[in-house]
Amino acid sequence: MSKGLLIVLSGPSGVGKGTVCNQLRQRLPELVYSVSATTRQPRLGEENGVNYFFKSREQFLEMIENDQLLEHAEYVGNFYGTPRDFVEQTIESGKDIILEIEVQGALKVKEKFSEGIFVFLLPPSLDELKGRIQGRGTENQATIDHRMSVAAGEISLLENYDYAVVNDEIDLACQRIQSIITAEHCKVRKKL
Ligand SMILES: Nc1ncnc2c1ncn2[C@@H]1O[C@H](COP(=O)(O)OP(=O)(O)OP(=O)(O)O)[C@@H](O)[C@H]1O
Ligand SMILES: Nc1nc2c(ncn2[C@@H]2O[C@H](COP(=O)(O)O)[C@@H](O)[C@H]2O)c(=O)[nH]1
Repeated sequence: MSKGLLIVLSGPSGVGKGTVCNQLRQRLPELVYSVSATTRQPRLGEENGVNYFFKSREQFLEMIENDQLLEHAEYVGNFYGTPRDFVEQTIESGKDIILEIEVQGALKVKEKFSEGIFVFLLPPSLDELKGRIQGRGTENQATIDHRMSVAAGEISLLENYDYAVVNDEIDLACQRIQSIITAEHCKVRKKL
């Protein structure tokens, strides 16, 4: 049996990774979603084990210590990380898995899984990006400013990715990513 694909969807905060990922999962019900661990406080409506595994800083450090994370990064004052076993078991079982993670973490995954498919989601403009984070209404102004202050640096790392997808319109962005997944399944020569 062939292994599943490891798809990494990355990009600056507010670009629409979560929105696009949710729609992709509706279009591709067999696509497995990697639930991350984080030390961030849950937002209204977020559920432990569904949106994230919410951890204390001590618990998160213990996960690092026990080598339970495939990657982790500190992003704007909180830790975020990808549980390793779930990702590895999913791929081995032949299923595709998608990781929705920020840029530092994506580059760490690339070091370990160079055969992964690395997709960078781009905003139509930085003004639109700011409008989207503000419009979501989940962060205070200081956090929005902090997230925006790292966005340009994150976008400058685009060249490390396999694909760039502009999220101008949710349906179109999903179609593009679906096409990428289809093409990767049809590939004759896989990445080494
Ligand atoms: N193509 C789009 N056009 C307009 N608004 C969009 C589009 N995609 C997403 N949005 C909106 O932008 C906001 C941010 O989207 P989302 O939360 O999915 O971003 P994210 O990249 O997952 O953010 P974070 O990295 O902070 O978790 C949401 O309010 C969402 O509804
Ligand atoms: N490196 C990792 N980044 C992750 C992971 N899970 C989510 N994220 C990214 O963090 C930021 C902030 O997320 P938010 O939910 O607080 O808005 C965003 O870019 C996420 O994609 C992870 O496991 N590792």
